[in-house]
Amino acid sequence: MNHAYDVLVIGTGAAGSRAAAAAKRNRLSTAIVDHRSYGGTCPQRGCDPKRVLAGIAEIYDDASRVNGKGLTGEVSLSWKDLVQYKNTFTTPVPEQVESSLKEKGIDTYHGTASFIDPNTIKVGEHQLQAGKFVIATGASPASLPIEGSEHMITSDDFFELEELPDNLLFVGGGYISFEFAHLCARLGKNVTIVHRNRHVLEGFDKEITNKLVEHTKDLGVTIHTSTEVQSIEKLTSGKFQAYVRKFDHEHELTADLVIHGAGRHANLKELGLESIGLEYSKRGVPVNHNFQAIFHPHIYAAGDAAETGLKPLTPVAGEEAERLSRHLIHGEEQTPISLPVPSVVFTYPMLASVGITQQEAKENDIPYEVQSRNISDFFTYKRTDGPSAYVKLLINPFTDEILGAHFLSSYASHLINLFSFAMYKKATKQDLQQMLWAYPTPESDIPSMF
Ligand SMILES: Cc1cc2nc3c(=O)[nH]c(=O)nc-3n(C[C@H](O)[C@H](O)[C@H](O)COP(=O)(O)OP(=O)(O)OC[C@H]3O[C@@H](n4cnc5c(N)ncnc54)[C@H](O)[C@@H]3O)c2cc1C
Ligand SMILES: NC(=O)c1ccc[n+]([C@@H]2O[C@H](COP(=O)([O-])OP(=O)(O)OC[C@H]3O[C@@H](n4cnc5c(N)ncnc54)[C@H](O)[C@@H]3O)[C@@H](O)[C@H]2O)c1
Repeated sequence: MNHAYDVLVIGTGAAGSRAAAAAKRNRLSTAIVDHRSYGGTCPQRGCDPKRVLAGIAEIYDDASRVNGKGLTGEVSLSWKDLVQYKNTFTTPVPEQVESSLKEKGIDTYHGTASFIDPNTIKVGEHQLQAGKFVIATGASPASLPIEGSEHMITSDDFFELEELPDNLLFVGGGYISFEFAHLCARLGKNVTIVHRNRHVLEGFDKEITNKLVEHTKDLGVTIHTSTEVQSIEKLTSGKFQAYVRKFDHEHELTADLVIHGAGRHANLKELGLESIGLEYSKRGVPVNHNFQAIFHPHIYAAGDAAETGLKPLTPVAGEEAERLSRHLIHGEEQTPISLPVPSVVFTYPMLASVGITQQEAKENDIPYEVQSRNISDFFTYKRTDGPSAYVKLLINPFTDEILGAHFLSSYASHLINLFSFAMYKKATKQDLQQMLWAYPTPESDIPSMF
């Protein structure tokens, strides 16, 4: 069946749903398509289910630490119960998202979209034409040049595991591996992370990341850095053997489960972009500041599927879709996104960062002053016998504005948003020191951090 629309959006995640809603709100006939359940990664297979699991593990950790300090009775974590609780959040998502789109008057399609000409896509038996397209197809685990890579499970599979076996091996030392590793270690599992480069969690402040590495090792997690997984074999016992190489040394690691945490690539292969001459890379569709594909101004891209140089995170996907829509609907020229982009790794304590790192400041000859300190002995952390806490702040020596903030703290997810706002509003170190902060709170520690 043939249909024609003003706007056709591919992907129903944070970027796609927002772009479709904006188009329809502005009276453009709009359709949206997805080949998986509606709602995208974040609420079903990403941020939200991860946060539900990690959040319970944090409560468990806090309770275990204050046992005997007024709290009595053992608490324990159960994988089965965690998954069941997580499902109460994820199961309703597809129905909620699709009905909300339909209620707005957006036509919804199910199936894999692929271009057959620059203005037509095919979805099953449907041929859908549109004046403008939005590619918001997200990302999936990168295909790795590892023999036996099919034996790895993905983060999607991890969330659905009925049982969590005892020995877990994570390939890659990034967000996914660290977040899941902390959870699994607290569930009493033997966890190993193999990371090919010297520093894990690349892009975060190295000094603070090293503190997280120490803490992760204290939890019982084994971390191999400068070590590359070369092949994975399934043994007759049902276990897996990973052959790894560290410089010239090769050895084997055995596990019950090998989990992919080695990066994600944009979902673009199925879109037939070659047939319309649209070039892309594994990082996404290259776009201009209006989020239009180069040489194809009627095709826009946002979120994890767009190559914008920004981190593939949910708030970024939403902001890109918002700006894209302003150009697509009203023709308003957009400026590159210059908002600070805070990011949190939901380990416990959490690692969080906004702005530049000390390494970036040095590499780019950016003048800075640095305040770096262990804040574990502050009342905030002592009262709950909290895990260790560190802060590093980079300050512009001429204006006293904040250039970067980096935390390892059980309150990092709150502190980082506050520093992000301070950077957005160009607040100075003095502004933050002069504020009256409600006491005693993690924020009332701020004046003492400088
Ligand atoms: C385990 C995990 C944890 C994460 N945690 C966080 C976090 O804590 N905070 C944070 O900010 N970010 C987090 N992220 C990243 C965040 O989930 C993504 O940045 C965000 O979801 C991207 O949104 P999107 O709209 O670009 O893509 P998605 O939400 O992935 O949506 C893309 C949609 O397009 C569909 N699609 C793809 N190809 C086609 C096709 N050819 N035809 C039809 N449909 C198609 C897909 O099925 C999917 O539904 C996490 C990611 C993962 C994997
Ligand atoms: N809390 C959050 O915001 C959050 C959580 C999870 C995922 N995410 C998003 O999803 C993206 C993907 O997450 P991720 O953890 O898969 O990737 P990542 O990019 O954070 O880290 C993957 C790491 O694996 C290493 N690696 C690649 N191949 C390897 C191999 N063969 N052997 C050993 N190491 C190898 C890479 O050097 C890389 O540093 C992130 O970049 C992030 O944007 C965000």
